[in-house]
Amino acid sequence: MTVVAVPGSKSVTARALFLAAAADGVTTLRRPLLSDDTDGFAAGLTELGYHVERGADVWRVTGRPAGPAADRADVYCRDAATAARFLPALAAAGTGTFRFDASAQMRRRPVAPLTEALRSLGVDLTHEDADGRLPLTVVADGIKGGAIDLDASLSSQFLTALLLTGPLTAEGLRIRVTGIVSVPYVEITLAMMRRFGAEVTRDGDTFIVPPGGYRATDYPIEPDASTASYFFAAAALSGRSATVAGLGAEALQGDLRFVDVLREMGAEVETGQDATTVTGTGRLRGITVNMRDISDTMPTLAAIAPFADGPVRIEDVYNTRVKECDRLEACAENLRRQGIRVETGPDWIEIHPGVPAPVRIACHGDHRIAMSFAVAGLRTPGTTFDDPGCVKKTFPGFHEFFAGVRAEWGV
Ligand SMILES: O=C(O)C1=C[C@@H](OP(=O)(O)O)[C@@H](O)[C@H](O)C1
Ligand SMILES: C=C(OP(=O)(O)O)C(=O)O
Repeated sequence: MTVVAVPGSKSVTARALFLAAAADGVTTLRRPLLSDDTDGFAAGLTELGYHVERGADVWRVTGRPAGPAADRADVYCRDAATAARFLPALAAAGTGTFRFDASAQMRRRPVAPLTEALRSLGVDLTHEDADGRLPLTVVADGIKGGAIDLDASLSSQFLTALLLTGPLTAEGLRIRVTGIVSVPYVEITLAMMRRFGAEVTRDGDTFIVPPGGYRATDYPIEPDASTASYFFAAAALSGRSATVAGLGAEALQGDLRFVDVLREMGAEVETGQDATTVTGTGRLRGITVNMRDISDTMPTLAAIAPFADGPVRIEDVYNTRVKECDRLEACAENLRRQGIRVETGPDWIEIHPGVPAPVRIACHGDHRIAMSFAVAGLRTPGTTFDDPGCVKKTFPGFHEFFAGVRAEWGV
């Protein structure tokens, strides 16, 4: 049994940084993720005038319930949608002029449902781009609050941004949501808001967020469940065993449900109170699976799918087309170049069994494409990558770390 020390959760770290910045008092974050996304998020807060003290394993954030200390800032959100979507909402609840820009890919990704919701709350927000994307500028003067409608069919992050901001408004928010994707991420948001002293209630499809701000706390960050999927998949693929400590029955992240997919395919899964173990059995069955709730793990499954004994069909993952790249097409393209038969539709992909040929994987700058095909590379020696360094978004050092796990397994 190999215990894999997976780095901290990107989603939990980003939310914890937001909540700590907005809280009254000094928050201690334990074992935050050190990666480009979370570094960018913390740097964005610093740019806005928050005090973020970063040690190796512990970060301390001095909260500012009234909002950013800076009255003017230019924040570069890099490739991180968490920063690009959460930080403008945080800034809007303060006072000042704040501009947000991001990488070329993040500039292409949607933000309009969120920015339209902020505008309907009276926030002065302008896009430099005609299509309602980044860059954007917020001329902030607090948010009174009120009722809004939100289409969250392209990203749950629009809802998370508004939920997190709700307690910072004068009168609170009532958010009526349609078409939501990635629901477990909203559950993470609600659970973490509770830990910082804010209780959201629900009335059908409406989220009711009371005013009243947040309280600082001491917050341990759990390992990243999407990252864990690579080690679980690798164990299933190679007949080895991977235990991820710190991700058990109490875990916040929905992506841990990826182990249910592996179990259905034939792997053995053991979920303890504070750890999860996947053991490969030498068998991988083909399946049809809806991954709407856990779509960051779609590339993990797609990359190992050719090794199943029947077709693997992944459904309801339209929004993977608007991530770090069009993930449905990027997976299909790489699998086809490996000689695998693949079909795609608007929101699905079907992968047939086969023996992938070693090719140079086109990463499209997407960490998940790189890490997923690295896992599949266990069974396809000679696999290389056009941009191995793109893993830095959530796991700098992934390739070396994975090589260490392989060495321990002897595969
Ligand atoms: O809120 C979050 O932390 C995230 C939500 C998900 O995005 P969508 O809601 O856009 O699917 C997920 O893909 C992303 O990696 C992180
Ligand atoms: C989609 C992802 O990130 P982002 O937070 O930029 O949406 C991801 O990490 O797979």
